[in-house]
Amino acid sequence: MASQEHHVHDHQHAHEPDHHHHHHHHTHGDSGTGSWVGPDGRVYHSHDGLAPHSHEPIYSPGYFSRRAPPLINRDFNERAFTIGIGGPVGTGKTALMLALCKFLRDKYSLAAVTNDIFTKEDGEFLIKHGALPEERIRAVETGGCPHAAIREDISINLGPLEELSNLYKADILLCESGGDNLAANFSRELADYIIYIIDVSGGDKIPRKGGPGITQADLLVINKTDLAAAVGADLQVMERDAVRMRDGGPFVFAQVKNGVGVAEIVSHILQAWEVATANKRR
Ligand SMILES: Nc1nc2c(ncn2[C@@H]2O[C@H](COP(=O)(O)OP(=O)(O)OP(=O)(O)O)[C@@H](O)[C@H]2O)c(=O)[nH]1
Repeated sequence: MASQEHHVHDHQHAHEPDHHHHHHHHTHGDSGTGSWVGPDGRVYHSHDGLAPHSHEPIYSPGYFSRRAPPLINRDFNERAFTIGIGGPVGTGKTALMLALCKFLRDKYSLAAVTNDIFTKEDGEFLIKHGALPEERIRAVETGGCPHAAIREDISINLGPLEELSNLYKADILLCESGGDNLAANFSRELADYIIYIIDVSGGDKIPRKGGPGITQADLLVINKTDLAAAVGADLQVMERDAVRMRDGGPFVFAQVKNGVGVAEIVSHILQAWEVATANKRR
């Protein structure tokens, strides 16, 4: 696949032609200014020299088949295969982080970075529950805009991820976004595999509302199916809408807290990891 193809996708991100260099140091103030017109006609810019994006309105909920593909020139020695976990507030992102750590930590070298707006609560939760040795977990406070830390200003996450990756020769890194609205999604420069997690408690209408996370995450998780009856959410409606909004892209029903669906989520992750890294351990 030509790297040019990275430029054509219809949501906020586009990649500058010369942009796929290693971003070892994130202190550049040089490329953070200026803007350019992307192949889709939108005006793009970058705040930190990474993660080009547009603030022009998005008129479509987006298409799974046209989502940004994984970067082809990623050097996993510089930063291990990175899984981004995003979704609205309280849907089970941290619970999924914990479940994934427990599932993968004996076979793979893992490290985790959590984002909260004003606290380090999610990182502390993972430490308290022994998800990983404490030194492999970093909590980042993003301030008011959690989406910026996964989309426009990713250096706040790349720094700790690269450091942990190198310190522990990580095979897989987990990056949890702060809870945000349906328009938030990870930049490809940050996440090699994007999981978006919603839950049933907001009702069965959520999947059809779309938004980049729901339509363009590599995997959609619909969590807390144990609560469906209590809120009157029809799982068949959620399934139908999820499949339709994602043009058949994968989704998993889960009860992360009860371990339901976690093995299936892990198998999606490992499949992507194997394709990207050719099964190479560090
Ligand atoms: N009933 C039920 N509750 C769950 C499930 N998974 C997580 N929870 C609960 O949902 C609440 C929120 O879970 P978290 O993992 O903290 O959600 P989060 O998305 O990380 O939340 P923020 O980081 O605050 O956005 C907690 O009380 C969890 O115990 C599930 O499968 N079923």
